[in-house]
Amino acid sequence: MDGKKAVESFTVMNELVLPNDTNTFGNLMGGRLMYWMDIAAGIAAGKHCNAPSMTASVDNLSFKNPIKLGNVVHIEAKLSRAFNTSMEVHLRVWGEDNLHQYKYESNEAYFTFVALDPNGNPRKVPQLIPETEEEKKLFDGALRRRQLRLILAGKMKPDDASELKALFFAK
Ligand SMILES: CCCCCCCCCCCCCCCC(=O)SCCNC(=O)CCNC(=O)[C@H](O)C(C)(C)COP(=O)(O)OP(=O)(O)OC[C@H]1O[C@@H](n2cnc3c(N)ncnc32)[C@H](O)[C@@H]1OP(=O)(O)O
Repeated sequence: MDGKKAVESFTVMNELVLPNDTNTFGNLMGGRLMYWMDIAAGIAAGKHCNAPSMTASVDNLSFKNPIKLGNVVHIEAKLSRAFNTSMEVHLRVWGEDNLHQYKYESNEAYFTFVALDPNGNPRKVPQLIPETEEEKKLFDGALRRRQLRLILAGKMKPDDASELKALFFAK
């Protein structure tokens, strides 16, 4: 299976924040944003593996700035690394005030997707080829993030997390 470039999964999604998307402060609800991020990440994963894929996990999400009613939500999603059957998708989110012409950072997150075969079982995905400096940095950090999330999910023993341990203990 040939590798695919990170840029091939690049996905941009724009949504307008309407009254039904907001809380009582007139800001976008966090849950609605996560829903849109999930879709953007799913599209990016689909572009990479050309197969249906499921959200396996979402890393910690923090909201830096609220996105206001009437503003545009701009989501960018791109694969940061592919493993065996799973893919890590990096997402960045901005709010855009088109009236006053400024853009503000809202949040950043990593979603993990697993590609499925027609029987619903995990299937192999192409490896990811990072090209830019930023893509290479995200690619390198992905192994650590994977080990941490698998430990937290009870799917890996801390003793086996060599990349993570290397962060804390000098060799
Ligand atoms: C045809 C073309 C289409 C084109 C494009 C279409 C675009 C279309 C856009 C759709 C946009 C909407 C996208 C929304 C998608 C949902 O919202 S899906 C709904 C929410 N998610 C779910 O319901 C998933 C429920 N969970 C499961 O089904 C299973 O646990 C999973 C995720 C398939 C994993 O299965 P499992 O039997 O536990 O698998 P296991 O063999 O242990 O591990 C398989 C892989 O999963 C990884 N994994 C397992 N658990 C975790 C975890 N907690 N954290 C991280 N990784 C994990 C493992 O590390 C392993 O990865 P690799 O080492 O192989 O790389």
